[in-house]
Amino acid sequence: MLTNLRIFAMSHQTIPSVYINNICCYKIRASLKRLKPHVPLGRNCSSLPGLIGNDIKSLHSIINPPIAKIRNIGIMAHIDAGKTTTTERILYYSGYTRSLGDVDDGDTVTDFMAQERERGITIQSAAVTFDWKGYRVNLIDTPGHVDFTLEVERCLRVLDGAVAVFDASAGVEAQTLTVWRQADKHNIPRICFLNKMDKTGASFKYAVESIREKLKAKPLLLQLPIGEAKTFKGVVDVVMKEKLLWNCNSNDGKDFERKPLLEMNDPELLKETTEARNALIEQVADLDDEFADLVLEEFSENFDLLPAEKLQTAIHRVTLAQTAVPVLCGSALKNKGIQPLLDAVTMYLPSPEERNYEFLQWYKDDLCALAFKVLHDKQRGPLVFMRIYSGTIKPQLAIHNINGNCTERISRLLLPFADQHVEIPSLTAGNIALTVGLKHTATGDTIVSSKSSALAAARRAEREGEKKHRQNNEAERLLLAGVEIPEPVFFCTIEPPSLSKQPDTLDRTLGDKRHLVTVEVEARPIETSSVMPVIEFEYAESINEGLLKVSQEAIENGIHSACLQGPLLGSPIQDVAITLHSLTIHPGTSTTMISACVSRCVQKALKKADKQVLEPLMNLEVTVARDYLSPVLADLAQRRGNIQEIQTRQDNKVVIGFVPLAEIMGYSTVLRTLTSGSATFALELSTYQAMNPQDQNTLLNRRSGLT
Ligand SMILES: Nc1nc2c(ncn2[C@@H]2O[C@H](COP(=O)(O)OP(=O)(O)OP(=O)(O)O)[C@@H](O)[C@H]2O)c(=O)[nH]1
Repeated sequence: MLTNLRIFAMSHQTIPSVYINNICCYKIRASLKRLKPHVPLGRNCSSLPGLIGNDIKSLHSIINPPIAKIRNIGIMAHIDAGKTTTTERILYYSGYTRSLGDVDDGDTVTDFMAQERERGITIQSAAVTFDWKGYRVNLIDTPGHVDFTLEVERCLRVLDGAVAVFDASAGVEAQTLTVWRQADKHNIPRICFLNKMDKTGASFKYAVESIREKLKAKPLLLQLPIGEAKTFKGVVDVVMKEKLLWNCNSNDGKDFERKPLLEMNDPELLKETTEARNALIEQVADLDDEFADLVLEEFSENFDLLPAEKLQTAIHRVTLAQTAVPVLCGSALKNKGIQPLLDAVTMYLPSPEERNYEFLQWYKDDLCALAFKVLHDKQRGPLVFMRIYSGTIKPQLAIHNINGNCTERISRLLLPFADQHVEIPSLTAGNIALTVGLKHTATGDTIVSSKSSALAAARRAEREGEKKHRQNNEAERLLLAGVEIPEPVFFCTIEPPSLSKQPDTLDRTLGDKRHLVTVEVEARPIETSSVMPVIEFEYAESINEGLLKVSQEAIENGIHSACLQGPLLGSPIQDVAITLHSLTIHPGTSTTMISACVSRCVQKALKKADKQVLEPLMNLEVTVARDYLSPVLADLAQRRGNIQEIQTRQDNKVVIGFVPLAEIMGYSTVLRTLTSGSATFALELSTYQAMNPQDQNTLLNRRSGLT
């Protein structure tokens, strides 16, 4: 657990009190004094990253490190592969936690939600910022459970690189395939970490082979294990030809020795490593022309003379181009192999400026950021995690939200450290910020400095003939950095198939004021092809225009609120036209009363109408090995599935069709069992379809407790 110590800087008035890690508190205090920050640090600040250890840097470089030194990474994996344990070790070795958290005891930093502790799985991802050997690493812990795929997608979008963690005894598992494909979709460079090398059944060779076979990726073996399962004690650094052994007497794995492999001490291991290094050089040369030229010109006679840095630089380029993936190994639980993994993150994964984000060229130096997560804090209200792509964010800054088409103000700016936050005066491109004060910003929203800045960027793009921004809708023409979020589907909708009319009157006296409204409304079904709820308003010609003008907003608010919660299952209504046939309002009646009267009247009309439950129908795509196609099809037939097409993709079959959402609950587990974990699937909302009367009755009876 993180232990904090509260210090009162009595002699220095600009820093009233600071919460800091007790790791080197006096050094922090002294350095802050000397640096005189432009903006006084707030009361409940945590320690400033970068001040931990012996480095004393300028405040600017601590808060805003050079962009080339930033790594925005995520850890992705199959459930239980060890993401959380690996993250905890990373935080510990980077100096951010003082003791090792244990997922099995439920006390880890990144799994901070109570629910996660109870269930032992990572649902909400937490962004964590720390420094490693002069690099700023923003680590976003992505969840791995298949039912929370959207969470994974949101996070992946803001990553510049990722570490894929594997259970070395299981190799590539079903969920690894899903997250790997998602990373492919977002073009995210990756490195692989074969975890659990200490576990019975762990096999480096098998896991590497499964990466090659199942992920169709080219593994670059940068390490070899020393021992396996019970005998696992360290790794060989193939690039450097060194062995890294973890001291058995050191419980936390902080101490390990790095020694060159020598003929007299390790002849076998040296031979194996030399072969692996030569193979690695050939492999990289095949993928990178610049490196190939170097090898051919200068080192073709003796690969041993090739400097490690040249090979490392070429591996970085190949990783960035995603033509191959570096592979490392270790055991997070037994504290082995994590420090070299961190070295590899900084060495091989790209900095933000190396990533080619298309929309950035249009924003230039203007602010463009993506809100990728919103947390709710009881005291501070919504906390919005943002990835800054360009420009600078400061506290008190007014920002424009393109998706919400609204402008609001950031009150405070924080650097995220799980549930600890460091208050800071500004943050620049490439960083992950945590903002306080934004009430209307949601996940996936694109944040810019102003509406005119967004329009200017869109115009620049249009001038350059960006075809995808030539749509009619202005909001869509603006350049979004955002995540595409599918429509929510976990609710039912109802529509009234028959017309129904309802008069009603509301007559109340509040204090000495009489509020009297009489309305007559009609509800009738309309045909639409929209997935989104459509509600139309109509007004009879006989309605007094002046009266309508002053009360129209209140009337439509009333209709909306009635349609939000319909009489069946409390679900929203869609595809309905509400006509107002008559309206009388007593002078002095408040707009709230008008809304309330209309709402009640519409509710009654809907109650009288015949109703039909619409259920979400999903587009389904299942990718499955040929051998397992039949059981998958048989199972889908039982789920009211409607197969449209079966395609062939490499060795796999891809089944494309529709299935009602209600039939697909728990499908991931069933599919895994049916196909021995070889299949993956993707779901998205297609449309809503009317349930047949029998299914509708069963559903309604079940909900009302009758069956
Ligand atoms: N033997 C062994 N067990 C490990 C290792 N790393 C993690 N584990 C165990 O594997 C289990 C899952 O570890 P987590 O770190 O929670 O895995 P996760 O990938 O974060 O899991 P989710 O949060 O559920 O997605 C726990 O019981 C860990 O103690 C390792 O290196 N070796």
